[in-house]
Amino acid sequence: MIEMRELRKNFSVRVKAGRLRRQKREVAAVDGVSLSIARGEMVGYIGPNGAGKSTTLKMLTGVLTPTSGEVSVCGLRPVPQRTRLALRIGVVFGQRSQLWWDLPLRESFRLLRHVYRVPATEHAARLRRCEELLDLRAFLDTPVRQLSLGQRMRGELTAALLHGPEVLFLDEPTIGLDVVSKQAVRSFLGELGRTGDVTLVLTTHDLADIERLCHRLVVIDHGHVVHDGTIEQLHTRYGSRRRVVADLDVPLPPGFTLPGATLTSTEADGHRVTFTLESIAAGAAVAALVTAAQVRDLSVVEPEIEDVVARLYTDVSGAP
Ligand SMILES: Nc1ncnc2c1ncn2[C@@H]1O[C@H](COP(=O)(O)OP(=O)(O)OP(=O)(O)O)[C@@H](O)[C@H]1O
Repeated sequence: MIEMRELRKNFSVRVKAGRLRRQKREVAAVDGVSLSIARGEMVGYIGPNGAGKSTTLKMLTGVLTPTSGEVSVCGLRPVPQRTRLALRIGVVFGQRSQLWWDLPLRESFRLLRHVYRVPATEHAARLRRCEELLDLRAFLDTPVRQLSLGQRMRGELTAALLHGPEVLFLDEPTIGLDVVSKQAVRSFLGELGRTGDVTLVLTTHDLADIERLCHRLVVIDHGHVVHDGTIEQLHTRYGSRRRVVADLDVPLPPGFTLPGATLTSTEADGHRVTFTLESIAAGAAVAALVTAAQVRDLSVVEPEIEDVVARLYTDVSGAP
């Protein structure tokens, strides 16, 4: 559905060279990205600020011409076949709007039907579904400029979907939204993904979006892909460990060891201990602890994706 081969985008920037002089320099915003995304996949495309995410999305949607490499979306070349591509993709870019600011939301949707020449029945059915899943009814007659950010984002998502696109590109769809709107947007996208009809590529700085929605995670840094796989593979690659936290009636005897795990913290005078699991499964560690000690309460703590991604960014950027 989406193919990128050695895709590059260079920008020419002026940098200071001496007190007054400025020199032209080429910056590789996207530096040889090759990816294949199949129909129905939900892909999180993440990376630190300036990594090249938006530039990639702009090349995929025909906004920017690549410096070199190949790109195709729905079998079309995005820049030369931009008009045809527009009928097959939906785009939500946080800063730009598809809606008419002075018109009620409902009117924007009506106009979009004409722009995309969508048959009335198809349009009505899609709008009904979005109204329901995104809870739009309360503000359909409100002019767009009066909508809250969360309401507008729900409107933008609807606008992007009314022509029945095969691929949806979302750039930071939950940025700045309150918790309720975030949940609404996430569960809507999750529902969309479950049907498998739409291929979704999402950039975000909110890793909860990725955890909730995307099976595949592509991490880009300095224009290069530095990870392409599942979140679990990222955890494995970066050695994220599960932990077992136990509250004890009586502290562990001195010198106690749990083979395959390391005691990484002791609190409350030894009444709370945390073991980080290395080569032992959580079930086996729990069983061993319960047998050896008087355990009052016990929990297995999953590694945080935030931690792993932060470590990944630090690794590839060479930052401290
Ligand atoms: N029009 C432009 N002219 C010059 N440089 C640009 C232009 N657009 C982007 N860049 C540079 O290209 C690099 C990649 O930018 P891009 O916007 O793709 O990053 P990003 O991963 O989307 O970042 P963010 O998370 O901050 O949105 C950055 O170094 C940026 O400064």
